[in-house]
Amino acid sequence: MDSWSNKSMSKPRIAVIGAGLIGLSAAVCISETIPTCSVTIISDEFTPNTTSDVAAGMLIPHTYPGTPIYQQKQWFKETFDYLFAINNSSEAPSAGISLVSGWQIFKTSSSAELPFWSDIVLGFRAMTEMELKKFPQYRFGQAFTTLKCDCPSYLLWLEKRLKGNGGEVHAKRIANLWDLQNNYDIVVNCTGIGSRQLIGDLKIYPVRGQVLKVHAPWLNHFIRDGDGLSYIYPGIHNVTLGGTREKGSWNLSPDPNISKDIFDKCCALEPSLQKAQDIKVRVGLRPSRLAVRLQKEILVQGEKKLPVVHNYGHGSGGFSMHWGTAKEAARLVGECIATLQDSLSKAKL
Ligand SMILES: Cc1cc2nc3c(=O)[nH]c(=O)nc-3n(C[C@H](O)[C@H](O)[C@H](O)COP(=O)(O)OP(=O)(O)OC[C@H]3O[C@@H](n4cnc5c(N)ncnc54)[C@H](O)[C@@H]3O)c2cc1C
Ligand SMILES: O=C([O-])CC(=O)C(=O)O
Repeated sequence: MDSWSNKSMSKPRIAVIGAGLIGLSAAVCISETIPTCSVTIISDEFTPNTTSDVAAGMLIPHTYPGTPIYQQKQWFKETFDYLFAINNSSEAPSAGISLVSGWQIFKTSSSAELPFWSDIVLGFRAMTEMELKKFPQYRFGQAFTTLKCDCPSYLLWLEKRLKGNGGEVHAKRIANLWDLQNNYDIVVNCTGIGSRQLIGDLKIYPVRGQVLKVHAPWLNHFIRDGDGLSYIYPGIHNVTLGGTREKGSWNLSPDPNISKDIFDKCCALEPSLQKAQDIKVRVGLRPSRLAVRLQKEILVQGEKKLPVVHNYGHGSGGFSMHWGTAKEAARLVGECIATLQDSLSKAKL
């Protein structure tokens, strides 16, 4: 008889590790799709101190080379549709969700392939000559409307929603997933870059990003250089100016030279930013991996088992993909529950 058969499965106990965007969205999705289970988030950091708080929160996907495109497209569409519905409801301001239109610009037209997400965002089209006149250094551009999350507001809103569904939240660092075996039936691992240490996944690595959060309320259009190294993203409470991508760097200290460089590059794109005020610097480590890891694993010690659902490695695209991956994580948790119930009923025979 293994440990599953000792446990009552009338209310499966789910522990979600991590309270960034991926842990919170998975916990909410599980609590709503499987209301018979109890959901507890365990995390060492919470908003406003997670990588997810640093992000710009734009729904503009990056491509994961190791994840099939149809899968990425499905995750993005599910995320876009879900946030668009929130945007169209009275919840939009408290959830920190807004629609934003703007331009992605390129110095050469050959570098601008039609992205896989062009028919999911709204009104995707080539920029007109008139629009391009604003950017004399650029040859080509894409105009579209997408969604933006105000990250700390959205994280708080998700946490409130989880608690409203009866979920609990505990502050604790987990050194070993197996330590949860006594108190939980299933663990969902949403520790982002923490997975490197927690489960020894050497395929995940940091891509350091430094951004400025500034007050410039007159801006309402986004501008993104297609190289991903300069962007201006207006949100509900501030404008995010970016950005940097330093592969392999674990340094969380802001670099004043990089801040100046970001500011100068963004002012070159949008000169009115010279008047921006209340400039704050933030640094985050993107949890990057060739492919998002979204799969079941059964940990075994002797006769005891602990099913784990991994959901981490969202790199530069957590906001763009999170609801799609949360739905898949909830589906995998459902499969684990079915297996546990099956083994319980077999043990009773
Ligand atoms: C500068 C920057 C800009 C970005 N802009 C965008 C954007 O515009 N659009 C977009 O889609 N994405 C963007 N991203 C990417 C996005 O931020 C990430 O994909 C996303 O935040 C990852 O979320 P996460 O929950 O996996 O990680 P995190 O937010 O890092 O959360 C991980 C959680 O796990 C906890 N944890 C880790 N280890 C343990 C442990 N051992 N025990 C307990 N708890 C643990 C941590 O405390 C934390 O709560 C950006 C990222 C950066 C850095
Ligand atoms: O690239 C962007 O536009 C924003 C982003 O996702 C990041 O900096 O990781």
